[in-house]
Amino acid sequence: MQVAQLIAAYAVAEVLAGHNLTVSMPKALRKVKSATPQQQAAAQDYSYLTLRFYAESAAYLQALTPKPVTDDRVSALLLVALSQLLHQDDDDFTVVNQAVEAAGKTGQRWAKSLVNAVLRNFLRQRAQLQTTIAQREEVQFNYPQWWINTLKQQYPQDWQAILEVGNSHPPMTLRVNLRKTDVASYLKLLADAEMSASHLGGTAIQLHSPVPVHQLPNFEAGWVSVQDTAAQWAAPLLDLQAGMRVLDACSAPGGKSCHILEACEVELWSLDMAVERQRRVHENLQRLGLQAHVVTGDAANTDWFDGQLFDRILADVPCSASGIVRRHVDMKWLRRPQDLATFAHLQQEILSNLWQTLAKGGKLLYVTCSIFPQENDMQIQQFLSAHADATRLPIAFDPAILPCQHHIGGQMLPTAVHDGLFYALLQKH
Ligand SMILES: C[S@@+](CC[C@H](N)C(=O)[O-])C[C@H]1O[C@@H](n2cnc3c(N)ncnc32)[C@H](O)[C@@H]1O
Repeated sequence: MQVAQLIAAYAVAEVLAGHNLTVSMPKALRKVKSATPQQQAAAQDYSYLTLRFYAESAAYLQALTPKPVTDDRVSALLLVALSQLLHQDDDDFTVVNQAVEAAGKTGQRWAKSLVNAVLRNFLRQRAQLQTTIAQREEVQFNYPQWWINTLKQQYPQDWQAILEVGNSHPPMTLRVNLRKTDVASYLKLLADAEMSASHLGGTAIQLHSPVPVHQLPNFEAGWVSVQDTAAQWAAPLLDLQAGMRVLDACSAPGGKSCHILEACEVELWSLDMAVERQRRVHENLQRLGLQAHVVTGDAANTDWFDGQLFDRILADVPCSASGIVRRHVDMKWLRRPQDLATFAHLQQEILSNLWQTLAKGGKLLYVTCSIFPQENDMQIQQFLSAHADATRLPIAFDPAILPCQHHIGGQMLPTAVHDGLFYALLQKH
């Protein structure tokens, strides 16, 4: 699997240089065109593993290399191999030998002997190094210290559980398209295909093991979509009625837009500023047999607005993604504490701008996939203090609709069953 290690090292090096894994992974795969699908899948797994446990392997690497490794890819290859040695059951010497072979392909002549020496030293000194390295909170939890401190302060009871969930593998949850089938029939299809699954409630089915979407029965025919349970709360919380004019601002790739249309006959405007991401909105609408006005525009201004007010607005604003870090393991290393203020500023701009396009009596559902209060409750407080015509309505996560395992007000905390999303419902009067 040295090919997989090499590809993962390319991707991890890019992330550590400040780029998203969603961009870095395809770029790394293009560099090694000969990789088989199995090697590509393993490369993906190794990159996730390395970034999930980055603080720990970086601490070992630092202890084992008194001078920093000068080549970013060789350094990343060492991180990949250390993560495997720390967190996988593969034979230690096989991992080391493969990493040494991979080092030979980095183009650095010195790399093979360095990788060999560092990894063999790790195997010899592991127990001794662990006693000092594992003391550090950053290493123990594998998050930046500022992230740990923020959660400790905000969630004195739950911070450890939140961090641990963020390092676990995310569940794969499906949303059944009730326009095409029903939950019982789809569960039967899954059972016939020998895919073990549980009905969580409402339209949500959780698979016991993730599968590629093309293997899901009738996926192309639009019978199901992949959507976490927490995200499936948006449509029911919007309190939709047939004939309403609804805006989904910040809509790409269209998960919530499609759910809204599956749930109710409304006139939907699906707005996003990212043209590339809007291709996915079109694909999803087409696959599910749904129709919307897909509009390219900035939710922080009204250039795109035709003057007809909306009855409902969903504002699923850009955010730190701190509530879905197990799905985007690179985010915890890419974000900086000061990013929260930048997001908060943009979120407030979007919220205030969209408010002008909401009809009297209409409702706006503010959503983030964050667990940081600066992007959530504090935003809503600030908005309410500046808008006398806004009332905050209580959010009820009714278990008869869908499960919500753990929430504090509108803040769903991440658990084994669902992601961590924030919901606030505002009404205009
Ligand atoms: C959290 S994602 C939306 C996910 C989507 N609602 C779904 O359920 O599939 C946030 C989206 O906001 C878009 N976005 C960011 N800033 C924006 C802005 N100023 N105006 C409109 N869209 C924006 C991004 O392109 C991104 O697609």
